[in-house]
Amino acid sequence: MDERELQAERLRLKAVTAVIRKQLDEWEQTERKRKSDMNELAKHLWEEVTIDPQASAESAVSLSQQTQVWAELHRSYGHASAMRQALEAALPSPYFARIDFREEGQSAAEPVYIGKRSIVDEASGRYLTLDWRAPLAGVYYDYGLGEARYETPEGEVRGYVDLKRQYRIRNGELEFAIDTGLQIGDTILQEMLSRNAGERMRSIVTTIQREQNAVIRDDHSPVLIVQGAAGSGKTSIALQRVAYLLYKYRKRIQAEHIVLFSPNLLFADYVSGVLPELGESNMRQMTFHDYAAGRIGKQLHVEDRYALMEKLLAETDETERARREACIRFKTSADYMRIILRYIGHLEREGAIFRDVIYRTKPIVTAETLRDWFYGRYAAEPAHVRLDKMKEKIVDAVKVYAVRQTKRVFRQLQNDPRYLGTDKELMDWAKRRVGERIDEILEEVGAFGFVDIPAMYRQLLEDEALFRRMAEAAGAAVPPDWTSMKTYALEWLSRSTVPYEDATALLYMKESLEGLQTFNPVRHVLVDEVQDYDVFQLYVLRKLFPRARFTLLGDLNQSILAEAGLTGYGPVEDVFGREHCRTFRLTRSYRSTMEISAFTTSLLPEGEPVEPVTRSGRRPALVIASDAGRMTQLAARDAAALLADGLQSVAVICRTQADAYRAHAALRAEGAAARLLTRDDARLGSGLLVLPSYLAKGLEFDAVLVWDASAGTYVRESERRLFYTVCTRALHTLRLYAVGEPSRFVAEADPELYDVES
Ligand SMILES: Nc1ncnc2c1ncn2[C@@H]1O[C@H](COP(=O)(O)OP(=O)(O)OP(=O)(O)O)[C@@H](O)[C@H]1O
Repeated sequence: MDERELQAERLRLKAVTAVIRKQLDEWEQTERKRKSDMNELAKHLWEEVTIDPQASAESAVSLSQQTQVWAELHRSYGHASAMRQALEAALPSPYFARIDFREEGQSAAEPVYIGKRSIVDEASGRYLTLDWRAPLAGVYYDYGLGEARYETPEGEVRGYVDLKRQYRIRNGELEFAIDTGLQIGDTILQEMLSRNAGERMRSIVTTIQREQNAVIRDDHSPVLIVQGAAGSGKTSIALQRVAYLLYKYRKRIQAEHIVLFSPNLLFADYVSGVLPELGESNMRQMTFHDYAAGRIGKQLHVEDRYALMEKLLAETDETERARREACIRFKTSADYMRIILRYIGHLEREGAIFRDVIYRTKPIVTAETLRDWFYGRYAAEPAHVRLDKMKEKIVDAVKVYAVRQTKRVFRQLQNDPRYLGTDKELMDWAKRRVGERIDEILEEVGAFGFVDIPAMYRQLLEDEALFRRMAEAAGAAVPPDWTSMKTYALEWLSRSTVPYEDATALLYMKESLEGLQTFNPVRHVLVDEVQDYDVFQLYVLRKLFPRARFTLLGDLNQSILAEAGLTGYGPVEDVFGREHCRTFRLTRSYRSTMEISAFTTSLLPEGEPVEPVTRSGRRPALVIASDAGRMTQLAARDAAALLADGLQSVAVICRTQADAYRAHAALRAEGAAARLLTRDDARLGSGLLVLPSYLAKGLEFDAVLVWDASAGTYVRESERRLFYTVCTRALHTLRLYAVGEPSRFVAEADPELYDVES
């Protein structure tokens, strides 16, 4: 670009900045004015109310009018404040790109400047910047120079891109501008990628790639499946997609109508900065485990995926592990899901188990009566309707009982010489005493405490003949070691604990018998790390969000617990209906340098394809230490050097949490200021972090130090994907530490792809 052109760009930036400043001033003034009007009016209202508390009808009318004025002022103040904030956010860098789009049939192209939000010059009505989510802005992401088109509500617009330019503007200064052809300029992308990993994820709107844009803007498909390599931007896409949906459907969809299922608290916090950065509110975030555990209830403790991972990784008894893995494989299968669905149907006809509704030791309504109601009086209705009607009847019975019991207690108090008081006092006392317990009972009844779902589940496990009948009716095969599997689950349940693999069955029995607690207002559900969900969990999600569209993002290469996750997307299509699903495959990976990518790709010879962007760094290093003490010293030394070098986050990733505790203690003893992360942590933070492998999923760090990548630690073939996932967390530096021989995963990798230090 020549100097004249550059100068013109600088002048334009100045002009745009001046308009923004002017608008900012005006909105600031409006905001201040509204605020002072509100204060004034509030004072006035207050005086009116306090001076004349017995307000006449007339002054009541005036009061109500003034309240309306106050509400209007408040709304206007909120608007002014939002505008002020948006302009303030735009001021340092109002736009990042420009396209000159010439509509078909027109001779001149119109320059369009694209930014995080639209800013309109009120005097001329022209767009100074156009929101990146606007239809025309999509051209910037989708096309190079030449023919282009985009969709508008009025139809397709065709034309030509005559110019495509990118800018870096910081603090209102144009640092550089470059014209790009086909791809979005590699220079700026490279620069984005070479930055340090933050404590929070950042938006990628300035460099969204064409294949990513297709996912972000697809609003035709009811179910989007995105298979994307590690670092291909799945999480980024999910968040930019939320921002896009909030923009496009702003009249109908607000942030509370969108739910993101994330793997854990740490991840939820990590992604929580992107939408505010884009000027939008955060969507709701949920984890499947929290939802299930909350619904299953406080009486039963539900094992989460992390506890399961820790248990499996730490298990040294191979037979015990194989037994557990077999349980998980079967219980998360489509066969088991079908058996449970059959059983739920069966319970509508026979076998339901109820609990007595008890006042202290006396039953108000017995389980037997409840059974009679369920299969007799209300048998014609679906189960959840029967239970609702039963609930009403129980509440009536409890209330009648409460009145009788209160009288009984009152008489006892009257006859007991230890209690002195008037009849009214004794009656109040009786009411209070009975009332407390009655309230508890009513609360339990309200939450269907009279339906014993765990007992019904246990019954299915205990009664093998019943189980086989259900399996046969469902067309499902019963594994030969079923007896051992059921014994295992029954042992857990007898300790009021639900194994991970049984939780979905229990959850769904509850949802379906008591009536699904559906999230009807939710319009979009995004599931990140979908490879970690099994078919039954996905089925439950579909049922819970009946009016939502789904975006499911995952990576089969990172299926770290293959027994309880997806190994292909067939089951997803089965659950959601193949005709509703559209699959995208993203193979380009943006996170790691080419050297790290080449190494990690070679760890999974049979894996899904990955193609790194061209960004160079040092080759990964395998550091061989003579013993554990030496390994700690080397890791501590390297971590300190990397941090001193300007890297912001250095993660020591261990195989298990137990290893992480030990590594953390050892590193601290070496003088390293390391911070330990566990699954209860809600903030990632920066500096030197120590965490277990499965917790690092979805996150990224400037440098990853793989703790104890030794032959004796990462042994099992089934942990190959886990090892891969750990290594793919690194942006710039990957170092693996082994005591003696390295793990077979490293030993089998191409030795050209890493350096060895000993
Ligand atoms: N178009 C892009 N421009 C700039 N940076 C990008 C782009 N796409 C992805 N990135 C960056 O690449 C990194 C990986 O992105 P992200 O975490 O979204 O990938 P992912 O597919 O969810 O990864 P994984 O499955 O390995 O957890 C992030 O730092 C993200 O900012």
